[in-house]
Amino acid sequence: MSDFSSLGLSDWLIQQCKQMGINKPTPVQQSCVPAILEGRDCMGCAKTGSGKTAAFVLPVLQKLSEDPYGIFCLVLTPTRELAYQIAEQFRVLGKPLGLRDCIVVGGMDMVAQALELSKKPHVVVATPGRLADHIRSSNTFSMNKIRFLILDEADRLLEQGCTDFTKDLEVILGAVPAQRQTLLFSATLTDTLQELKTIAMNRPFFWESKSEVRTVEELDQRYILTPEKVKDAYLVHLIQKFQDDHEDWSIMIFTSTCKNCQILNMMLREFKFPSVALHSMMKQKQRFANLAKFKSSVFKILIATDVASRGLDIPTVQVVINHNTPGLPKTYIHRVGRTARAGRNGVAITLVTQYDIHLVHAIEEQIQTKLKEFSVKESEVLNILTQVNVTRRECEIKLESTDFDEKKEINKRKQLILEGKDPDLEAKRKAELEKIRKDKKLFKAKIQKKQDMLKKKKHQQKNEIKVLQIKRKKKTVKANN
Ligand SMILES: Nc1ncnc2c1ncn2[C@@H]1O[C@H](COP(=O)(O)OP(=O)(O)OP(=O)(O)O)[C@@H](O)[C@H]1O
Repeated sequence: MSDFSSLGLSDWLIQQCKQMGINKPTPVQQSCVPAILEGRDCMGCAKTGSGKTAAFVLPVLQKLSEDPYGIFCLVLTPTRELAYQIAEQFRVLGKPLGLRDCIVVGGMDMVAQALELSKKPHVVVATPGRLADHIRSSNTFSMNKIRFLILDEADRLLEQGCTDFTKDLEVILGAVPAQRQTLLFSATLTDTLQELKTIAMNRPFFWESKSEVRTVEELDQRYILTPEKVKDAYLVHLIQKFQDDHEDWSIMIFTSTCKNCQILNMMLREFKFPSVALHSMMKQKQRFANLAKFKSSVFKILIATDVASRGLDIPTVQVVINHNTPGLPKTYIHRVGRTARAGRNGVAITLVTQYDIHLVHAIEEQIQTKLKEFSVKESEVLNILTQVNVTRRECEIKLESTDFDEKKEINKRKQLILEGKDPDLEAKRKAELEKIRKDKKLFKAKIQKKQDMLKKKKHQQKNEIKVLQIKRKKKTVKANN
């Protein structure tokens, strides 16, 4: 492996890397840094924890040092926590430059952000929704001179998932110059490659790590087959076991909904585990506070939704537990990638019910690895089953007495209003669409039934003709005899 100087980086940057314990470039850095320094667009697809952030931060800082001005670089990323993490890397590596950055994310004071933006920071790190809001509502800053546009977790930014960024991206792409370098990074770029190619057009350099296996070697990937009702008991048992055996390990637990995240956190607290939650229905300040508590190992357990599945770099995380089997292989890849980062070891355990087995097969096919069973003493799990399920029920009742569901409804309405839609009209439209969908389904079923009947009739007729033909044949044979 070559060193950083052979990649064309300046001494001051190499010194900064050394201070961070970064001595030799990782493969993604080795391949992408020279291409970016050459002025090419770049798409980098490398495994989780392989140093993709520095692969774009380093060349941008080098170019910024040659021609410093603001706003020089815009980084877009799907989550607020990730925006802070990326800005921190820019700040640490860019310290000798006196780098000024500005973080533009939802849930934080918009006026303060507008003021910072007007001061022409060198680097803006943003989530698309809030930045698009600023572009729509303010003329105190301009991005028409940016040299670099970076999409971190690029496939997530472009996919149309539950949070759809496409409208905001359109606004942002309209505000940045066509003459720029575009850099796209993720551990799972291949699915959205075509769309990405339309954004990066300047002799794009595409780099993908060669290995077939899409997760890192250092990761021990396991599953536990469990009935739905016993899942929580397995979870409590696993946490207890890891806490007893490895006091200093941190554990990340992923679950599918905000409500379940909240309930699981309440439940683990009842069992006196040091846990905190992270999901999108929490106030942003609380989200940051909880993440900070987890990062500093004051609380060793973080229960999160997929808002934390991408990009977060927390070296102490030794275990990832999937409380639900992810519906998409790429969600699995990002979730389990929160451990075994930068060459460290880690364990990922997925709780699988009998209804999720097809999902596990899809995951195994994508990652080209078979998950191994994690052996557990079932009797120990069954011993705590009743206590765990009763505690869960108590927590559910407690949560129901708060306005959690109501808040969810309000949040949904707020989001629609922000998108310029009327929540009542939207509900009506949804109901109508649902009705059309149902009618369509009924119609299809009716047609299918008719077709089946016709097929049956045809088949019967064919059989009858055959019988007649045989009878006739027999008759003629008889008559001939
Ligand atoms: N050349 C290097 N040598 C050693 N450590 C490195 C090197 N480059 C980066 N790191 C460290 O590796 C860790 C993971 O890097 P980073 O967060 O950039 O991973 P990533 O590839 O973006 O992962 P993800 O796909 O999960 O976002 C960080 O703590 C970072 O400081």
